[in-house]
Amino acid sequence: MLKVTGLNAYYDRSHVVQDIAFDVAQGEIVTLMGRNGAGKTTTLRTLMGLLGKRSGSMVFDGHECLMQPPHTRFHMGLAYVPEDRRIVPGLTVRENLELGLIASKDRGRMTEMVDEIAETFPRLKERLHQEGTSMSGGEQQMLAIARAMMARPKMILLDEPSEGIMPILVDEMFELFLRLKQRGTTILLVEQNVERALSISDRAYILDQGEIVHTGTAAELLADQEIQERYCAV
Ligand SMILES: Nc1ncnc2c1ncn2[C@@H]1O[C@H](COP(=O)(O)OP(=O)(O)OP(=O)(O)O)[C@@H](O)[C@H]1O
Repeated sequence: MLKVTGLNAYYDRSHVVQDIAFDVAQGEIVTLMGRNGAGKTTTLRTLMGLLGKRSGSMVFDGHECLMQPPHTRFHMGLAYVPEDRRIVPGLTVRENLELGLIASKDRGRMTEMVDEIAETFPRLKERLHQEGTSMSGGEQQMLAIARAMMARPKMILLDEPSEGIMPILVDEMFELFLRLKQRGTTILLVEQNVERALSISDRAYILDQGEIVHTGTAAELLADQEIQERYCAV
């Protein structure tokens, strides 16, 4: 589904992502781990086309797209949920959801998709007419994920979805990721909550100072306390 090779990304002269390679197969959940500042967010932003200075190769669903703009990647089936959620103030949950489909060729199916998403996210179904930003942080995170799912992406990039969220909602969220996987959605997950992330992942990569320093199956990495302590904020 996604094959990245020789990927570099820069902020001005700062070389933040350094020649990394990784892949994610269709239907997998893969976690990108690493300490604060390791380059995880920068990698996700580069994959979505949000960083100007980049080089290397990124083949998504059979097409090279590293130099394509973000909207082309969106139409190819790639979605991104940034850490800061970006729920639009003044709009209801339903209206925020609709934004997820407005730029899509499928926007004629708006009502159908809102209904489908509401079934998948029962917590939002009860709150469709409430203002999005009036919900709790965890509920807003759910809304951000739901909005990204409106266009039925093939692959979703999730940046720290559990950050600052109460444990009960984190449980719900991780169960949701498994349901999305069962439906065939491919997930690349950045998470500080390493154990939780590995518990639902197939594989993981560890980033350190912009380089991939380790990779393995989720089970291998879960069992490797030394690696977790050395490279991750646990
Ligand atoms: N807009 C920016 N301009 C310049 N440097 C940046 C910018 N954003 C991030 N950086 C730097 O790039 C490096 C990687 O940051 P990045 O946010 O990708 O790390 P991260 O692994 O996602 O960490 P965190 O868990 O703290 O979000 C850091 O040294 C950071 O200071």
